[in-house]
Formats: sequence, C-alpha cells, structure tokens
Amino acid sequence: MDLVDKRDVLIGDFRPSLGFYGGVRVGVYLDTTEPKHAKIKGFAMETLKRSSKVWLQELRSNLNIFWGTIESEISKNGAASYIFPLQRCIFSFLCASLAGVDASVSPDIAENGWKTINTWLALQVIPTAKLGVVPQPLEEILLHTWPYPSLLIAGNYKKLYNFIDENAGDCLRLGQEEFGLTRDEAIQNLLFVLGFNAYGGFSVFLPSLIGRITGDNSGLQERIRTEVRRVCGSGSDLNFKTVNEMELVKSVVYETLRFSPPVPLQFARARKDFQISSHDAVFEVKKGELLCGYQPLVMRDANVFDEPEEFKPDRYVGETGSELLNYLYWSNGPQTGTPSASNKQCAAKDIVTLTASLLVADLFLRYDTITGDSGSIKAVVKAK
Ligand code: HEM
Repeated sequence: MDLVDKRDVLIGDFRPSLGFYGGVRVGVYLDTTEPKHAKIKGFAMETLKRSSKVWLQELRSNLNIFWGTIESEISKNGAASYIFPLQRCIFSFLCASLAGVDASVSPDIAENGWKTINTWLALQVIPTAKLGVVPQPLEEILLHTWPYPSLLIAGNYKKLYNFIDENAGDCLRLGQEEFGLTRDEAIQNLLFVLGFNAYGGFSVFLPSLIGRITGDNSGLQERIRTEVRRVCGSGSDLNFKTVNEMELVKSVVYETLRFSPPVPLQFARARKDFQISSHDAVFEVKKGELLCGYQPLVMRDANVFDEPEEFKPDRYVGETGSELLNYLYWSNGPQTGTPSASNKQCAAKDIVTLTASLLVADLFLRYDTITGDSGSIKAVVKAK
C-alpha cells in the first residue's frame, strides 16, 4: 500500500453522498494510513470470526426456505425467477450470522429490508455503473450526470438503522468496547458491511454461480454430485471441513470468480511517481493520478491462464491448479493473500468462497439435477 491511496475511491473519483451512511465515512472509503481504517476493518473481521459459529447453520436453514419457495413456484408456474427469493434468503442469512439478529423479530424488516437495500445500493452506484437499459449517449446524459440524493431512501434506511440499534446489541458492543467506535459508527459500518459488501457482493456472485451450474450441459452437474456425495456420503456431514475436501466444487467457485468477477473495477490514487510494468511494457504513473484495475482483463491473461476465454471447471484442481490462486484477484488481492488492517483486501476473502462452495454442495445433496440459467430455474430432480 506504499504506492497507492484508497481514500474515497471505492467506485472511482465519484463518492456517493455521506448521507447514505448518516454522515459517517465508513471503512471502505478509508485509506490504510487513516487510523480509523484499522479499527473498522478489525471490527468487520472480528464480527466475521464470531459469526462462524452460526454461519453454516444459518446458511443451510435459509437455503432450505429458499429452495422450498423455488420448488413451489416451479410446481405452480413451471419455472421460478429466483433473484428476489435469493436476495431475501441472503438478507435474512446475513442478519442472523453477521449481526446476530433474527430478521423476523421485525415483520416489516423481514419483508422489506432487502428491498430497501436494493434501492439504497442502486442510488449509490447508478452514477458510475454501466446499466445498458437505455442506449448511449442517453445513459451518460440521463443516468450518469448527477448524484442521487440519499433523502430518497432516508426514511427506510432509518428503519434498518433502528432495527440494528435495537437488536444487534452484542455486535455493536464489540465495535464500541473492543474497537473504540461510537455506537453510531458501529451501526453505520455494520450496515455498510452487511448491505453493501456482503449482500451486494453475494447478490451479484451467487446468481452467476447458480446460472453457470444450472445452465451447464457438459456433464459438470454429474461430476459435482459425485464428488459431493462421495465426501458427505459415509456418515460425514456437510461442514467447513468436508467442503474443503471438495476440489471440483471449490474449483468451479474460483473459476466463476475469475470468469465473472462480481466487483470488476478497482481504483486507487498514486501516492508518488512510479513505474508500473506489464509483461511487455513499462508505464509512467504520476503522483495524484487515479488508477483503475479492470479484473476481467487481468484474470484473462493468456500468459497465466491456459485458454483464458474458456470456463474450465477443473482449472484450480491439483497442485499446478492451486498455484493459479496467486492470480485470482476478485477480492482486491490474490486468493493466497491475507486481508489485514494494513491492506484493502476483502475482509471475507475466505468465507465468501467457502459459503459459495457450501451452497453448491448443499444443492447437490438436495437435487440430482437442476435446469435453469442466471435468472430462473426451470426444473429440479430431487435426490433419490
Ligand atoms: C461475493 C461477495 C463479496 C465480494 C465479491 C466482495 C468483494 C470485495 C472487494 C472487491 C473489496 C475491495 C473494494 C475496494 O477497496 O476496491 C472488498 C472489500 C471489503 N469487503 Fe468484501 N466482498 C464480498 C463479501 C464480503 C462479506 C461477506 C464481507 C463481510 C464482512 C465483506 C467485507 C469487506 C470489507 C470490510 C471490505 C473493506 C476492506 C478494507 O477497507 O480494507 N465482503 N470486498
């Protein structure tokens, strides 16, 4: 981090109004040289560590509800759009695991909390996101010209704030007592990690993973099913340890992150003049310039990845395969790196890939086959 500064550049040189976070500059906008970054990152990492006790159980019980909804939709309508039911599942899972709160203690939040987060996220990212809903140059003129005011979502955001304030006491005390945050800072940062980092990240990543598997007709489903049932078959359950033994499942998860990185752009500002080299060129960077890293380009580098434009489910299997983890950058750092207070790598680098692997394994303990794409599921055949 001695070369670049990450202050306020999460989504480029535009930072959404701090009104979206009650005026607090939350952790993702802080550079590592700002003392508060270490406190807030420490809070996020300790929250994750504590949540590991209930993570698996909460994930599976919420997935159970999710798949129940999908099955009844399929039997009623012949197909199920799954994005919204999945988002409801992710929201309720994250409230329980990260914040330690059962969302159903507030029927309003259980029903509408995830919808509020969708609007809150959209208002922040639309000014810089490529949507493709209207042709250019209209998208630039109509959607990318002005920031959207936080006031548009302030009332519903306040409800989420109160929900966390009233129910997430243990987690908030951790932020206050162990990391020296005020209660307001703890709430705003917890809401950001839960709503933006975790809910936002999973809402993009999990549909692309599910779509990749359900749309496959190369025999991948059968191979995954065999692996999952071999590992979980002889009396051993699905858990963090057993999922770690599933080389193909993990490789499919890594390959999805390489092929379709959920957060494709990263930004940082040069702290000083320096040179940056690619395989065959050297570039001069001047102090103060804003650099943009484009993951889809980096992770399709033909000097590193064999047939980079191909989705290869087994790419990361075995010893040579696992060396490629040094070049898997979805988390703003290599998959072999360690998130810490002194870098800006995703605090959940490992739990994200584990969670996705658990979802895949859970799916093939439930079903023999599943058919669909990244938006809908057409059929499931229950495990015999
Ligand atoms: C699929 C899900 C996720 C994806 C794709 C993702 C991706 C990322 C990326 C790319 C960054 C770096 C942003 C930047 O500075 O440019 C980041 C940062 C971060 N992520 Fe994740 N993330 C995910 C899930 C989570 C979860 C579940 C947590 C829960 C604790 C989390 C916590 C964080 C935190 C706290 C940071 C800020 C790190 C810092 O300021 O040093 N993320 N994430």
